[in-house]
Amino acid sequence: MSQEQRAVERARKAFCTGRTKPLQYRIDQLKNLQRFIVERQKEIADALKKDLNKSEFGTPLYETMGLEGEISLAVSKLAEWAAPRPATKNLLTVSDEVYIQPEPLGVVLIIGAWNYPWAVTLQPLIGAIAAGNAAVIKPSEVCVHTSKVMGALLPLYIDKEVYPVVTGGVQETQELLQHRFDYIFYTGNCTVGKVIMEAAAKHLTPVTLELGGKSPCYIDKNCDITIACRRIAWGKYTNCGQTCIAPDYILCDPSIQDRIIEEIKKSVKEFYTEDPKTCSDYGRIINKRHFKRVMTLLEDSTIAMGGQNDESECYIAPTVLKDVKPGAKVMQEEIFGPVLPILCIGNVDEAIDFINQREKPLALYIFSSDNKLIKHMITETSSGGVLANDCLVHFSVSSLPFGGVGNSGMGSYHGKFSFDQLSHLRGCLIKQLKMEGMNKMRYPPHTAKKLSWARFFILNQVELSKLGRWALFALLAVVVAVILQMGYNSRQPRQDFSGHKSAKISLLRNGKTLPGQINPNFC
Ligand SMILES: NC(=O)c1ccc[n+]([C@@H]2O[C@H](COP(=O)([O-])OP(=O)(O)OC[C@H]3O[C@@H](n4cnc5c(N)ncnc54)[C@H](O)[C@@H]3O)[C@@H](O)[C@H]2O)c1
Ligand SMILES: CCCCCCCCCC=O
Repeated sequence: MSQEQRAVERARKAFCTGRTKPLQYRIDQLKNLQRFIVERQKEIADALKKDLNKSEFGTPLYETMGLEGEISLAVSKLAEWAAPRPATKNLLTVSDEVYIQPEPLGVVLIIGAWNYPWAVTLQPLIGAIAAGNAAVIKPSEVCVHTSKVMGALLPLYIDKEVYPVVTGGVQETQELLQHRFDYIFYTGNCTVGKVIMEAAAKHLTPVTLELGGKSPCYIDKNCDITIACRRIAWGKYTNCGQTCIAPDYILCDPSIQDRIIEEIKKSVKEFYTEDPKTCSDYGRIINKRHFKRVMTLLEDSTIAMGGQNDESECYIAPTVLKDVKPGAKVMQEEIFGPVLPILCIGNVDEAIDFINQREKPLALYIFSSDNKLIKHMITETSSGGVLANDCLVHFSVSSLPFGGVGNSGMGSYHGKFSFDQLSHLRGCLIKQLKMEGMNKMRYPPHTAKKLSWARFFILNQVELSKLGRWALFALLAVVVAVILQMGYNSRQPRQDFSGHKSAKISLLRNGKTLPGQINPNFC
């Protein structure tokens, strides 16, 4: 039996014991994960230093601090998230129990990417644990050292039968994908995203695909260009540009292009010194294959800043390209490296057209002092997320769903969204075997008058919390009257209900208060 098959079977068996269901178990596992992150900070940072030259302070800031926050949130909110959620009733179900019960899905496969390997692998795991699932964890083989540490140390902290780690490469991932999972949560590129979805389709397994793409950055003339460029330089060159939501390219008026280049130069110097190669805060390209790929993207454009490189160290300096044409190599794929092309466009509407003619991005960045312009761009475009006057930080806001749309992915997570994404939200309705009179309107023989009653009782929604005491009392009186009348009517089938024509009550339909005039011309 392969390690993949063993892991899947163990996780399934453990899930079937039911031990992931109690909230206390989930909280204990989340706290163990928290302890892992705190106690193993050194091993985590050392591995990331070797994989991507991430710094001692950069690792907590970009990778583990967010995880700690998400775990604390899940621990403190779990009881609330997992509790039955009351649902709005219609008149027909007014006396029933109607609610949504989140329940675990089963065994989740989590496939991580290499660029923020802890953040993008453990963050879905937090959701999976909180929602009461088992999970098979597959870190990316591309971050060689991190993957080893994850495989060796994580099982010392969390239940290794319920949350096994499978290390290995493409072959191992493909072997895992042969098995049946209840959910697959994949982070990585669009091409492999399609492979994942195809494999999932064989078992009708639902998926979240956290993908990438080219995230545009529009700079309006009307903004503080110094501040904008500092924030953009940070968003672009952090992790050497290998960030799923890095601003991929700049769109701006030609009159501010040179200013932008100057300000980015200043910020790069401020962040990474004159010589970023020797700066501990400046990262490296993950491997030679990606180094060569990024270097090829420079070929047909003009370098305005940077361009220095060293293949032996996978080093590429922070680089800006100017007057880039839409047909240039750098504009044909997600850059995922420290190269920032600037494209000149006429105005905001041209920028909007440019964005809309391409695949929907994971992030859209807008820099402007004009709130109206920002709102206009938001209305006229689509992207996974949108951030005005800053970069990246929306990733750290747990109350915002994080995910793509169209080519940049499907599904979203973070905070409660992770819990919901990895739960089945089960609709529950519990009726009593009483009040049978109420049901006559839906039983054959069907008539126009019964239909009229059914329309009234089914289409009118009741939000009890919003109804005043008297309105509630009046509503119950109407319901009782209907039940009595129906009972009476079933004995005297041709009786007319026109006597109720004057009964009125304030009801809520589609959130609006409507005069729900009873006009029950049935029987
Ligand atoms: N949306 C997000 O949250 C997010 C976060 C990080 C990265 N990304 C995106 O991920 C991409 C970078 O990651 P990557 O794709 O290079 O990572 P990667 O090469 O590590 O691939 C990710 C996972 O897919 C598996 N895999 C690779 N090829 C496979 C195949 N042919 N069949 C089955 N499994 C396979 C790997 O084993 C790995 O575990 C970028 O596009 C980036 O934008 C997105
Ligand atoms: C403080 C800001 C944190 C930003 C972390 C970005 C992580 C992106 C993951 C995708 O690549």
